[in-house]
Amino acid sequence: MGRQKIEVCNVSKKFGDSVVLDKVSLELNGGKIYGIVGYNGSGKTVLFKCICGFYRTDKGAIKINGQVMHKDIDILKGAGIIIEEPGYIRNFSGIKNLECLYRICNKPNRKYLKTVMTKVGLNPNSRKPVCHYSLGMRQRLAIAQATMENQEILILDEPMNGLDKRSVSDMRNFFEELKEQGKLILLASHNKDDIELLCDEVYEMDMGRLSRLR
Ligand SMILES: Nc1ncnc2c1ncn2[C@@H]1O[C@H](COP(=O)(O)OP(=O)(O)OP(=O)(O)O)[C@@H](O)[C@H]1O
Repeated sequence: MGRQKIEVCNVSKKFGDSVVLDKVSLELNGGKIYGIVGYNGSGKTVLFKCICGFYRTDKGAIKINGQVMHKDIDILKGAGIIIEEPGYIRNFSGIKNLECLYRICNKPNRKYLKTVMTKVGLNPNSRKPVCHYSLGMRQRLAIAQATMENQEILILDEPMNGLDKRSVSDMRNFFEELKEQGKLILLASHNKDDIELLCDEVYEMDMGRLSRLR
């Protein structure tokens, strides 16, 4: 499969009278990690939802490998996505939840799921139900879920949420490994330090306007 490309071309979006995205442009390519920082409510999640095809833009276009969103395609396919906290079946273990989700599209490969769980630092043999997971464990499971189908595009809104310093550093290594495989990774974070080391390009969203920090 060729390198993935996402183009956000002069995109604007309003909710009522409030401008949430203001002429945002961005080009993303496979084999790189992109970070977006910004205050609460600055528009990061709305941009991610537009890229995924969950929201329509008012102006401008989003192209996925040259295909225009809501014209040539309806939704971003082939992507692992974390936007807001995923819902899990609370009394099932972590691996059982992944198996159920995986089964929607695929035949679960337990061995591969175990590898992914181990990569994110969860014990795949643990029978602990998800309702007893800590915030950080749930976040690790969300990262496992986003990556378990080996998707070429990863859209991760606050993937480091609730993770302690050591876990953040483990996840950095994991994301770097995925980048080396040529995957396109887009992250949002409130924490500049979290993504400073990891990202090839860093952008800031401020009241719907996107500017490049480096
Ligand atoms: N469905 C919606 N209807 C109306 N307003 C919305 C909707 N979704 C988001 N907004 C508004 O758009 C603005 C940007 O929200 P967004 O969730 O993108 O912020 P964010 O940068 O991701 O914030 P955070 O860092 O808190 O996650 C906010 O003012 C929010 O209230």
